[in-house]
Order: sequence, then C-alpha cells, then structure tokens
Amino acid sequence: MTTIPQTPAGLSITAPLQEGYAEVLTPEALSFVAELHRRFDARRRELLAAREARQARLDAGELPDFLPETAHIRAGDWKIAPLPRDLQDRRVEITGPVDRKMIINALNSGARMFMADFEDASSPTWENMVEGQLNLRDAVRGTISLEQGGKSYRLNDKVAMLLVRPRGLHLPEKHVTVDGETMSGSLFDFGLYAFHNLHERLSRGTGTYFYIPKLESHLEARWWNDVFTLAEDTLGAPRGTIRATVLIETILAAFEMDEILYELREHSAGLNAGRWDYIFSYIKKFRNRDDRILPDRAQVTMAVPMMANYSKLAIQTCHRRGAPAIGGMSAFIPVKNDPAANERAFEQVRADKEREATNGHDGTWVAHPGMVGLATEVFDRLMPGPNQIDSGKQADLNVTASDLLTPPGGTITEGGVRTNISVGIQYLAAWLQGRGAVPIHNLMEDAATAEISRAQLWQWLHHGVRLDDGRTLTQDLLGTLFEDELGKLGPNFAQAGRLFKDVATRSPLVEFLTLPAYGQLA
Ligand SMILES: CC(=O)SCCNC(=O)CCNC(=O)[C@H](O)C(C)(C)COP(=O)(O)OP(=O)(O)OC[C@H]1O[C@@H](n2cnc3c(N)ncnc32)[C@H](O)[C@@H]1OP(=O)(O)O
Ligand SMILES: O=CC(=O)O
Ligand SMILES: [Mg+2]
Repeated sequence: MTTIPQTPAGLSITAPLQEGYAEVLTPEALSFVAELHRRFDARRRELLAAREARQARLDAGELPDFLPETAHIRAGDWKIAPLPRDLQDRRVEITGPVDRKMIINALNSGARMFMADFEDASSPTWENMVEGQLNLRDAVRGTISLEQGGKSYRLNDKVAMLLVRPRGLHLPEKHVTVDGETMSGSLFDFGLYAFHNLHERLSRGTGTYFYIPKLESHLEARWWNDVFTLAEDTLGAPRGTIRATVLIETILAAFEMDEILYELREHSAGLNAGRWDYIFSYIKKFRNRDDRILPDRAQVTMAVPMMANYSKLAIQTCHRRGAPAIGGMSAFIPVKNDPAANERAFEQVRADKEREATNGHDGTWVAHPGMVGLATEVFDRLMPGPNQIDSGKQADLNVTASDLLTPPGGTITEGGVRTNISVGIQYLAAWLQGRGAVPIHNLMEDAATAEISRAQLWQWLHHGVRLDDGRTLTQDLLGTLFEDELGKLGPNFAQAGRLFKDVATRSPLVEFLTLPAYGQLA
C-alpha cells in the first residue's frame, strides 16, 4: 500500500491505496476534483431533487410533453459547433469496461471509436475506478500493455478514437469526501480523466471526448456544459477542447433533445439513442400507471413504434443541428460452440445495424470485437459518406408526444418473468464481484439491461398483471418463481438473490438498483 504525499485540505480518501494509485491520485488532480465538487455538487443535488419532484408529478398523472418555455430553441435556426475532424466519421463504436485487457482489445478491434465505460459496463469498486484511470492514462499515451494468460497485449499502430463515459449524476464515489460530503462519481471520473489527459490529447492533435449518460433534462446538460467550461478554463485549454455525446436514454430527455444540444452547443458531439436505459426509464417514470405496462423484454424491440419513433426523432433533431446521431447497442454477442446460434446472433445484429443505417444514424454501437466487421460492412454499404448529417433522412418526420408515449402491445409470459429473475440475479452476483458487463444466455448484460429486468418485475407485480396463460402475477406466484430460479442457480447466488428480490419488489420503486447495491460493494 502507498499513501498520497499530500491530500488537499478538506479532501479525504477512505479506501486502500494500492501500488500506483498515487500516480493518478496526485495532490494536483485531487485539488482539481475537489474544486469541481465545491463548484458543482450543490447544483447536482438540486438537479437530483428536481428529478424527484418531476417523478411525483408523473406519479400523480402528469404526462411528459415538449416544453412550452423552450419552444423558441426548437424553432430557432442554430447548429452545434463544427465537429472536429476526428469525430466526423464514427461509423462503428465498440464499448466496454475500463479494465486493462478490454481497453487494449477494444482499441485494437478495428472499430472507429471506443467508449471506455466507468458507468453501466463497470462495477464501481474502488479498484475498478482508480485502475480504470491508470489504464486510460496509459492508453492515451500509447504505452498500455499487459501480459496475461500467456498472451502479450500491446496497441496496434492504428487504434480506435477514445471516448470516456463517466458515472451518472445519481452515483456517488463513496471513498472520497470533500468537506465531509461524499463526492459525485460523475465529477470524480470526469475530473481525474480530464486532469490527466486533456493536455496530452491536445499535444497529440485531438480533443477530449466524453459520453454523458442518463440525463433527464436540458438543465442537467447545462450543468455538464458548465463543468466542461470550468475544466477548460482551469486547465488552460481552448473552448471546445472537450466534446460530449449525450445518451438520449430516458423518456424525459426524448422531449428535450434540441434543448440538450443547445445547452452543450460549444461542447456537443451529438446524441446517441441508448435503447436499454430508455426502456428502463419508461417503466420507471410511469411506474404508477396501468396504461403504460410493457410486455416481455424480448418483445420491446427497436421495431415497435415507440422505440422507432424515438430513434428517428433523435436522427431528425441531430441532423438539423449539424450533429451526429449514433445508434444503439444490440445485445447479441458471438456464441461459442453453437454455429447455428452464432449465425442467429449475427443475423440479429445485421438486421439491427441495417435498420439504423437505413434510417439515417451516423454510426452504431457494438458490444464485442467479433461484431465490428459486420457493423462496419453494413455501414460501409449503406453509408458511403463519413456520416449522414446532410442526407435529409427523417427531415419530414413528425413525431408527437403520443408517438413517444404509446406502449406497444404484446404479452407477459411466465418465461419472461423467469428470465428477468434469473438474469437479474446472475448479473447482480457478477456486479457484486466487480464485473459490470457479463454474457448471460448469449446476450450482453449490463446495469441498464438488469434495470429493465427488475423494473419489469416490479411493474408487473405492482399492477397485478395477467400472464398470457391467464394467471395473475401475485406475490405468491412471483415468490414461487423466484425460489425456483434461485434454486437452479444455487447457494452462491443467495446474496444477489436477496438484493435483487428487494429491488424488484420494494415500494416505492428504488430509483436505481446500483444505489443499494453499491452499499454492499467494497
Ligand atoms: C446498455 C449499455 O450501456 S451498452 C454499453 C455497456 N456495455 C458494454 O460495454 C458491454 C461490452 N461487452 C463486454 O463487456 C463483453 O463483450 C461481454 C462481457 C459481454 C462478453 O465478454 P467475454 O465473455 O470476455 O467474451 P468473449 O470470451 O467472447 O471474448 C473474447 C475476447 O474478446 C474480448 N472482448 C469481448 N468484448 C470486448 C469488448 N467489448 N471490448 C474489448 N474486448 C472485448 C475479450 O476480452 C476476449 O479477449 P481475449 O481473447 O484477449 O481474452
Ligand atoms: O447506454 C446505453 C443504453 O442502451 O442504455
Ligand atoms: Mg445506458
């Protein structure tokens, strides 16, 4: 264990400092994140309180709509700042957690971009978060390497462009306090990464690029814009050095896409249609309504009207503002030792990427290096230019509030209930052991997909839905299915099973499952 020579006044770290940690937790870097905390944390907490107030109004029956007070922004003729050259062609973006091997493999994968994820693909153990910063520091400098399992990992000559996703506004970094207050995970991740890498990247002729998760309003985008501005000023970098792509992955943000781009216009790199959190958010925001119940997760595809409408609206909005609209993540990953299932997974991804490219998306996400070639082939074929910003696709689209809000039809099945239970428990068990992205039943699962599993169970139980076989989902029936699925997994899953059952059944619905789960993480 090492210690930090000098911790800035007011900042404390209550976690072990392993070998090397002091290289990123320097007194100067910690002073910078403490400054971010002092300038922005009270406002962050106000924004979280505003989310609660909005939820109370939704619980009382209000429905979201496009905001009257920002109609002038939607009607106005403005664009985001011109895109830097290295963000103009983003046809395939791979994502993954911030561990050393994954970073090297993702940068070498052949994808144009790599989103290194401190958020839903990472379990936020102290080690994962600090070592992620060390790994990214080495990745930015081109020196990252690893010897593991008899293999040598080094960067290729040509690597993907790096984008970094800090934790969402709701997540704390519980091992760091400033003036006695727990730090925000967003500011910790953003601040350390920007402090250590912004100038290095500038000296290599590039900017510092982020993905921003789970925003619920343009006021939250304004907060991030102010954070970016302060970081550029404090670190002495030109305005616009930082560029951020915002995930439109909450039902509320879908009504404020123009406003979000506007707030961030000096720092914006476009929007991304984050489908998994979007589904979760829809369930969560309308938790009290029995007219917004979703069918089995497998039936809520991007082809159902509410999902198609939202992704097309993202394309229309972005292109009007000179911004890229990146598509989302198909959860299918290559299947080992089963050629037929593997072929089906590739077909699913192909269909998803063809739909996105045809609709006008400017790029897409893949979860696994094995899917990079396929997604590249689809976008090369259907997107001959670097992007589709000037293609005119979706220019005549007219999406109403009702088009975004009307749930799809479909069924709720015992199989759907069982899958949600089993996948949710398996995912949480992995998360509690420090893994935030896991393959389960040949699908990529991360915190967002696990949130769908538990929020669906909650919604179905709360509203006593009828299954397709005619039975009502009661406490008793859910309890029986829970015990059965847990029994199949075995005693090693007891802790995750208890936690998952709690977040899937407790009322009122827990805001994010990662909040109580973080309490159980080292
Ligand atoms: C809803 C959202 O927010 S989506 C975005 C967040 N989610 C993610 O980023 C998930 C990204 N994907 C992953 O983490 C992984 O693909 C998983 C966990 C789903 C599966 O990983 P594994 O079980 O390791 O897959 P598999 O065994 O097939 O991997 C084969 C190789 O590819 C590598 N690999 C797999 N996925 C990735 C990835 N996303 N990035 C880099 N390398 C990867 C593995 O490290 C392994 O490398 P190795 O041969 O050198 O050991
Ligand atoms: O972050 C992406 C999503 O789909 O959620
Ligand atoms: Mg998400």
